[in-house]
Amino acid sequence: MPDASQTAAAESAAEPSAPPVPERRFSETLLEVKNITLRFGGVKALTDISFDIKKGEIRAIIGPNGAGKSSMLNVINGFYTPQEGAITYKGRHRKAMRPHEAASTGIARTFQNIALFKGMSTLDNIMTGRLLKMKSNIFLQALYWGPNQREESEHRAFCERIIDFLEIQAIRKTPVGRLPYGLQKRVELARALAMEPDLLLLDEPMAGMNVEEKEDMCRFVLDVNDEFGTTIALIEHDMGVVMDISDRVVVLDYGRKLADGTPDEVRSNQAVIDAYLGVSH
Ligand SMILES: Nc1ncnc2c1ncn2[C@@H]1O[C@H](COP(=O)(O)OP(=O)(O)OP(=O)(O)O)[C@@H](O)[C@H]1O
Repeated sequence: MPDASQTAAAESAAEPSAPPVPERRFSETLLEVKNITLRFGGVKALTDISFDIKKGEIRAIIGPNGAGKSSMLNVINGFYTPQEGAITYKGRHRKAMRPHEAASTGIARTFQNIALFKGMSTLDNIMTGRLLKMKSNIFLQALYWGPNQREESEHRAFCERIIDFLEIQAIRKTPVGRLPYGLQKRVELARALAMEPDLLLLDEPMAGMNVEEKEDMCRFVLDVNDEFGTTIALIEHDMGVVMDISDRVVVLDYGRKLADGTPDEVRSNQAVIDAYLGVSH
């Protein structure tokens, strides 16, 4: 008579194996950073970092605390100007981005520590994401008349679509300061989407969330990428999430690039394993 392990082995051999998930392929480069070095006085936050982000992909930036991940996002959206290196975005080569230029050319970002107007409603916070798209100036808008009224209605309708998409209808009038953390993160994502970005930078979108909230956020990130075709670069500490949703992963450690590749390549990279297990350099 076969023992239990033989039975289990026979059963698993008989089970049809799940079809492999086809690897998504991307060819067009949306953004490339080349030899970026960023210093704060004597502290080198980034040293000679190069990588690219392809149009349509979900790209993760990971690394231990202080590795330089947020600094990298800040270089990409122009908050920090690197001392060395260059950025090519949408085929245009530049020494550094400027925040306004980054925003007006389609780069939106969320922050590690939520940066919303806490006293304002969800809808009004999301509307602030439309400001760059508004043609009439803020004084004319105050009149809420004629063309201004029409423009405001169109922007409002766009925001309502995002509210539906992210399933936050029930809190559209709630001041965001009263919302639980997970929902505030979702409102921040909504505001970034209101900018209709081509490149969305997410700084720890799932930090501080419970399992259910994380699952929701993963689903929304994948849906945004899928339905709007938005390219996404995200920093995330939850390795399960990173490996599940990213097409490619770049790993930073002490401001240097340690590895770059598919989740499988990165997962099996010895230098990455050492960095995460704290092997001394
Ligand atoms: N504005 C700043 N002034 C001085 N030093 C800074 C500044 N911003 C970042 N640094 C330093 O640069 C290094 C990289 O920091 P950064 O916040 O980019 O890392 P991180 O990988 O995002 O870390 P964490 O996962 O903890 O958020 C750290 O040594 C940090 O102290």
